Amino acid sequence: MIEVRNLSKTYGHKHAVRNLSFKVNEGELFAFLGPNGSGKSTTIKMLTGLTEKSSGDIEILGQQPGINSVSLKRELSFVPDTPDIMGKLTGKEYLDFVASVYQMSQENYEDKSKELLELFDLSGALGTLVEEYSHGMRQKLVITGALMHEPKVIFMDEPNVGLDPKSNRNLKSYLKKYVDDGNTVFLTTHTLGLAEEIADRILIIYEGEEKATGTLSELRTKSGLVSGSLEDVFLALIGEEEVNVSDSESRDSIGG
Ligand SMILES: Nc1ncnc2c1ncn2[C@@H]1O[C@H](COP(=O)(O)OP(=O)(O)OP(=O)(O)O)[C@@H](O)[C@H]1O
Repeated sequence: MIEVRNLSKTYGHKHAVRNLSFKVNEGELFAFLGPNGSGKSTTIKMLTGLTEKSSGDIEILGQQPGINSVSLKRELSFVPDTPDIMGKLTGKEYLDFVASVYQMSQENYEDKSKELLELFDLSGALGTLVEEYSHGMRQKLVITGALMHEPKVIFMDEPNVGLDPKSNRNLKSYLKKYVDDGNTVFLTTHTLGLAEEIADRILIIYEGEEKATGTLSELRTKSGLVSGSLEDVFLALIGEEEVNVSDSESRDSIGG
């Protein structure tokens, strides 16, 4: 579904992404994890054709993403890390717009949007201007818009940020079923519990370079940990040491 070979991106002298190679299979939920500034959003933007790559190859469904790849874009969706949508539209107008871009039939649009709006408790807010939505409501509207045309591949950049517990749970169940039906999800998140719960495979990127890729159990082996959560494995792989809060507090309290 997704194949990336030696992908790199530089901004001036800054190497945001360096020589990244990986494959994501059909029916797989792939979590792309890394600390702040490690290159996750840059990678997603290159995969979705929103940012030019500096070098390397990308194939999605056998095609190269880019400004003119309309047939490919029909099969994809992207949930960006901030739900910046036109505030002067109502929720309904926004979804009407997205449905028209994807040329959805009226019947399909009504069925799918109803299902998703109910899933996210958003049906009652459809007539409200988006500028009056909370952050979480905007996020859910963007996710609804991204899922309703049933793309084969969906890219999600921190989709769970701002979601309440029920919406979060419903999103997880939806995505699990979505990949079970043969679709593919490429997801970034800092919520390692989410990735641990739903990801089939995980890639950890650090300072623009791949640190490790595999199932949680394969990553445990690579990190040298016999057991442990994804958080333990992640921190071990990127070589971060835990900050002992009580130690630093006691240093502060004695002025150290
Ligand atoms: N438009 C840009 N111009 C210059 N540098 C950029 C630009 N976008 C990103 N960068 C740099 O590229 C690096 C990777 O940024 P990116 O946004 O991909 O990180 P990220 O892993 O998504 O971070 P976060 O977890 O904080 O969202 C960072 O050092 C960032 O400062």
